[in-house]
Amino acid sequence: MGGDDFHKGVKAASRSLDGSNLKVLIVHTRWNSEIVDPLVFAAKRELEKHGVQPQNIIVHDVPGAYELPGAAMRLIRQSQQQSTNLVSSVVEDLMTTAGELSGSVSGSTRDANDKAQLKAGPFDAAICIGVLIKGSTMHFEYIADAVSHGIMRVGLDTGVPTIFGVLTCLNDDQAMERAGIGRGETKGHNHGTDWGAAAVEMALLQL
Ligand SMILES: Nc1c(NC[C@H](O)[C@H](O)[C@H](O)CO)[nH]c(=O)[nH]c1=O
Ligand SMILES: CC(=O)[C@@H](O)COP(=O)(O)O
Repeated sequence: MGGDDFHKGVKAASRSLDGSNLKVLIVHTRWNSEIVDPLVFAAKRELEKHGVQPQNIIVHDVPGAYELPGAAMRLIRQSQQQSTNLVSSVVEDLMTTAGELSGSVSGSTRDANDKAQLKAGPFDAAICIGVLIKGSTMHFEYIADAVSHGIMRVGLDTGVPTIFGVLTCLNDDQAMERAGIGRGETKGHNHGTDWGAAAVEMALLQL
């Protein structure tokens, strides 16, 4: 593949991907939004195609690609901490209920059970979406390098699969074709679909 040929998308996973129990974070930029927005739309559509419930797709936006790793890390960590806090409060309620039940029947059992069913739970996967387009200085190279390493770190440090959904393009046409809105005869391939499928596949990866 050379020149302005563009990648037509990744081969589908060999196994079925049931995302019905997943909770997925999407963090996207407002920079180049006319290209980012179709990418976000396609990623969400692909997540839902694989069964992820719309209410379990949480979307946040940030100014630019450089903010993506920090925002993803912060939101993932918050979800993990909230989950820990909620579980401990449910356990505390259940312990209290057990104590009350040893002497008398209490309504807090139902409340505790309800809370258990309402456990928020951490994100199962995250997708960072942005578009970097080369300008006339080295700014592009520095951001692209920092962002790619930063997003890799989010996944490795949190244990939550974090999909690299940042287009790093030399011009507008390259970016538009990779968002499926190319100006030529063919509109290109929207990479957002690849990222949505990758998020479900990696969230379900287990022995
Ligand atoms: N030139 C692009 C940027 N630049 C902005 C940075 O990402 C960042 O928001 C700023 O340096 C403040 O920290 N961002 C993009 O997403 N795409 C670009 O093409
Ligand atoms: C990716 C960028 O930051 C780039 O668009 C900035 O353009 P320039 O290098 O001309 O300042």
